[in-house]
Amino acid sequence: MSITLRDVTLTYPDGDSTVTALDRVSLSAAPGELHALVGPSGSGKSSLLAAAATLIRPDTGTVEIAGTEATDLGDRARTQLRLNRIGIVFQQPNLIPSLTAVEQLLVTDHMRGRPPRTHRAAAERLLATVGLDGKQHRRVAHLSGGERQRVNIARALTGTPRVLLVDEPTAALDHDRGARIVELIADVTRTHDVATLMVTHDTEYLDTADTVTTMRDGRILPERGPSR
Ligand SMILES: Nc1ncnc2c1ncn2[C@@H]1O[C@H](COP(=O)(O)OP(=O)(O)OP(=O)(O)O)[C@@H](O)[C@H]1O
Repeated sequence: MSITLRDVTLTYPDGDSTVTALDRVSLSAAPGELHALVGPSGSGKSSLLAAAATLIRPDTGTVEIAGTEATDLGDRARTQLRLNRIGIVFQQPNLIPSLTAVEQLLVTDHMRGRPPRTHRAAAERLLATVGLDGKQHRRVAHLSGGERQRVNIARALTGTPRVLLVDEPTAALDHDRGARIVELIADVTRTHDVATLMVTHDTEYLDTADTVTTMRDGRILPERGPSR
């Protein structure tokens, strides 16, 4: 497994008391597996993604990323693990409109401490694989919403991660574009052999997922197993 959460419990302070966002949650995803997480608002999906991203340390339980126990690590080592092993597709891509698609990827590389020039060709190839062939040098301001989401996905794949975490990828898209983006996520999951956890409220796209897990009140209700 590339990502495994075991018995993860996470609480937030809530006035004088606490709210339990995750209640002994266990789940995993293998390389090449698209694991979709669904559930009503407030069921804990975002909290689970944040714990999986090692952005929040759970109160109890463990998060293992590509064989490394993240919960044991100090802040610096956890940040390195995140940068080297995890790609995150945020709901709000926060792309820089004046940069071209390829420059967005190079900036990400640069922030990871890699010399950008050596990665230009790789970034161009990566953008081609997410359906942006011929548009690598367009500024983000001139790309459509669906194309921007493709840049967002390509950017998450730049560090050759083992785990891809995707938050509501279809939120700002119409049905057809949303369906194509989910198909793309399924496709890159297989071609890049990453373990993908995808939070979505769009239950109509779930046929593309290998595993679907439903959350309610911070707990996981297994819905159905691998579909292929
Ligand atoms: N920073 C926070 N402080 C206090 N409580 C929080 C915080 N973040 C989330 N919660 C609470 O934790 C629970 C789980 O919230 P979470 O955002 O993880 O659910 P969700 O399924 O992602 O919801 P949504 O689909 O609305 O984003 C909810 O009861 C929520 O109110």
